[in-house]
Amino acid sequence: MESCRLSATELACRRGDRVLFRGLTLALGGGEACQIAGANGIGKSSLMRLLAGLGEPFAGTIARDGEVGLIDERPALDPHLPLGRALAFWERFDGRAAEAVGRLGLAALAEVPVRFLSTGQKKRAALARLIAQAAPIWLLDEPLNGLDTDAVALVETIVAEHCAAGGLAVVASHQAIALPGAQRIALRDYAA
Ligand SMILES: Nc1ncnc2c1ncn2[C@@H]1O[C@H](COP(=O)(O)OP(=O)(O)OP(=O)(O)O)[C@@H](O)[C@H]1O
Repeated sequence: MESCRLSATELACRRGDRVLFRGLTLALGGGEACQIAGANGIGKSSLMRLLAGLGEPFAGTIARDGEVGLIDERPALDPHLPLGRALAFWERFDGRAAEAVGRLGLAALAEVPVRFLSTGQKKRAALARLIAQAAPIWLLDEPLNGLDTDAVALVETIVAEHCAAGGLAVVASHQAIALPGAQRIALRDYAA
């Protein structure tokens, strides 16, 4: 995997007229992971969007070296297409098929329109595409939402494999997630 790096320095985030957090600094290189923890509404998704480059920080800087793969609550899969074709759409960009479909328990769902998939199945489908994307920087916003116990363990394994292969991962979750050796940032410590 190509080398990667992600850092944020003295980051502050404003949504509307509220500053959600300030003074947040983090630095991750290949092989490293970080969990962003915090209650509903504290700003985890807002932070992930900043790290992904989808918004401008109110203050501070972000440095990114490597392609970003983002998972959030909206899977980037056409809701009207059968799952197999929705995943195939990305093949031409990713240069590879979503081979993790079987591992993620999606093999029997190829003909089912994405909009009919359950919450957990949609999350699994987003993970299948993320793996095929092969981006070194993973930004996972609440990746465990809707997943059963086995799938939670699978996500933990997949993130560990990604880091072992030289990738890095930032995981925002209000749920416990086992990421051995990961940094942990409690967002309330940076509340403005
Ligand atoms: N576009 C916006 N304009 C104004 N306020 C916003 C906007 N988007 C989000 N917010 C507010 O920013 C705060 C943080 O939202 P965010 O989605 O980042 O929280 P979160 O920690 O991810 O929450 P959850 O755990 O519920 O997903 C919330 O109070 C939300 O209402």
